[in-house]
Formats: sequence, C-alpha cells, structure tokens
Amino acid sequence: MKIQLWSIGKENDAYISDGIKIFQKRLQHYTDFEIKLIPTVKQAASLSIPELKKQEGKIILDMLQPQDYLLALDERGKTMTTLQLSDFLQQRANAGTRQLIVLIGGAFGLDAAVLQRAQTQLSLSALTFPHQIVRLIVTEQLYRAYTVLNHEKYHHQ
Ligand SMILES: C[S@@+](CC[C@H](N)C(=O)[O-])C[C@H]1O[C@@H](n2cnc3c(N)ncnc32)[C@H](O)[C@@H]1O
Repeated sequence: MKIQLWSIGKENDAYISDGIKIFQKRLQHYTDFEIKLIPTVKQAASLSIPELKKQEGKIILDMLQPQDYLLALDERGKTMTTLQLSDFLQQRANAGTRQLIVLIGGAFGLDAAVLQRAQTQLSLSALTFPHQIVRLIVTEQLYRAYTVLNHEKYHHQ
C-alpha cells in the first residue's frame, strides 16, 4: 500500500525537516511513503477564511482519485492508540487499498467538503498543533505503527 502525506502550507522549517527526514527514511523500509506539500491559497483581501478553505478544499478534492482512501487529520476526529493505528493500516492493506492519503490542513484547518470525503478523521489530541509539527508527529507515528506490525523493538507498551 502506498501512503502519501499531503499537507497544505509552506516548506518545513529546518528543525522540523531534520526530524521528518529521519522518520521518513525509516518508514520507507516498510512502505512506499511520499510527502506532498500543497501551497496555501493566497489570502487576497476579498477572500474570507471560509472561501479560502473552500478553494483549498476544491484543490484537494480534484487531486484525489475515487479509489483513494482519505485519512484526514482533524482535532475533532476520533483518537486511536498506536496499536489501533497499526491495526488500521493492516486493515487498509487487507482491504486492498492501493493508496492511502493522509491529509493535514493548513493554518485554518480543512474544509467541510474535504472532511466529508474522508473515510476517517483522526485526532492526535484535543489540542491544536501547528501543521508542521503534525507532519513530524504523523511521520513518526506511521513509522511506529509499522514497527509494531513488523514486531520490531521500537514501541514499548
Ligand atoms: C493549525 S491546525 C488548524 C486549526 C484550525 N483552526 C482547525 O480548527 O482545524 C492545522 C492542521 O493541523 C492538523 N492538526 C492540528 N492539531 C491537530 C490535532 N490535535 N489532531 C489532528 N490534527 C491536527 C489538522 O490537519 C489541521 O487542519
């Protein structure tokens, strides 16, 4: 199963990109993993935040293939333990999902139409994190989940 991490926003700051590189490289031992950054829609004076989110949402919906499984990161979503995340990944692979899109919103979050398209909305916590930090957490958590599936000594209960 291919996993693509899509994230709205600018390039990572150095302190984030160093961490992501470490876990991305490790994760790639287990699965085909790619990160795609989607530039933020420029906030023109006439564009309200809901309009901006809608435009970003349209871009994402156009990028998605009908058969893609969309896992959207949203603080109001459901929480999972690391073991549940591993089970989720195994279930997706067993179900024949060819491409799992893990999506992180921009500064104003994800549009309602995108959240509706998502088969799963995942919350990392009730706290709001900056999207760059979410990129790092998600990459590490995917790596952690794959070490569980591969019985590697990384995750300790
Ligand atoms: C700065 S946050 C956006 C906050 C926005 N005000 C909202 O209500 O969604 C940017 C993105 O990071 C992700 N994010 C931030 N905190 C999160 C959390 N606790 N759980 C899951 N995703 C989170 C979401 O994808 C969110 O769209």
